[in-house]
Amino acid sequence: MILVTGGAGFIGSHIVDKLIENNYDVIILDNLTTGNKNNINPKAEFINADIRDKDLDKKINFKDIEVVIHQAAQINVRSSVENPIYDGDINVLGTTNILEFMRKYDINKIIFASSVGVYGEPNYLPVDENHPINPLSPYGLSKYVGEEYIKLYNRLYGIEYAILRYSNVYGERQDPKGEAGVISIFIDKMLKNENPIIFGDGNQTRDFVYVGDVAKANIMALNWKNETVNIGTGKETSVNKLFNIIKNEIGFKGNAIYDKPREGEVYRIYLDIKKAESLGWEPEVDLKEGIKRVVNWMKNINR
Ligand SMILES: O=c1ccn([C@@H]2O[C@H](COP(=O)(O)OP(=O)(O)O[C@H]3O[C@H](CO)[C@H](O)[C@H](O)[C@H]3O)[C@@H](O)[C@H]2O)c(=O)[nH]1
Repeated sequence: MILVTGGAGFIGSHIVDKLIENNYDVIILDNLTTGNKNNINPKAEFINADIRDKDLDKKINFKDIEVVIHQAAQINVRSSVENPIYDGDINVLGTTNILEFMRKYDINKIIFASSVGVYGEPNYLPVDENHPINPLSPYGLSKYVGEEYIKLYNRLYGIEYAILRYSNVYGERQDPKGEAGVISIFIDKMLKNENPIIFGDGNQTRDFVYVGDVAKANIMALNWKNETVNIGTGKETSVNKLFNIIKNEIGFKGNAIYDKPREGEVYRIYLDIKKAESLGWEPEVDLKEGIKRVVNWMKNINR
């Protein structure tokens, strides 16, 4: 039995679907603050509770669980700056709470959703796993502290881990309002025939990885032992280029509106994914194909 925290969320729900496809038994733990009931795979058991809940073992039968895939988190970078205590409460103490139940009930493996946000402004590109850790937000720091708690529990209690540092994940079910993913925001705007806003000159770059590929990495990580691994594409895409790809896919006739650059964000970043490749994982869905899928999905849900 696998416990997926955040299994009703954007990334977590795709992981649950893939686990079920591969015949695993799944329990979802989600408090539906940002997760969505509609994302819940009906073949999974669903527990509506918070990862900070000290009585979780009254709600979940931890004795049945072999692996925890920990995706539940406060995921908004900008709100972590506004409210670092809330961010730390969920991302640090929530993670520690889950680890405590793992210790208590002898659960031997955790797969953890970490983030490109731990690195901060790159010293070199592409960023590999040995790059210095210099987060620029409480979110980046809380993800890193989560990683370190997991490594501590490995040293103290032998709990095995796979830490996956995701780059910018996009795909179906990413909420254009809630989760601040530029791809879903641009698609949503263009489908409404509104002009997307580009912050700064649009030459800033990111590494956009498709959610299905991220889900696949989590399934493969069931066999990775004590590894910290970048999950991205190793490709750098500017916001301007992204705008044009989406514009062509939708046939949008308007232009972008250029606004002030967003403060406190990195300019260029993309990940070195050699380590993931050496472990047998590689991204399969390229940006154009992934965008096509999100456009189709958004056309069907909203309008
Ligand atoms: O309307 C928008 C939204 C974003 N951007 C730009 O697009 C780039 C990407 O922005 P996102 O908000 O999509 O993502 P971030 O790079 O800020 O990344 C953060 O948000 C991501 C959400 O997909 C992940 O959580 C990731 O871990 C976290 O660092 C940035 O340069 C941003 O300025 C725009 O130009 N216009």
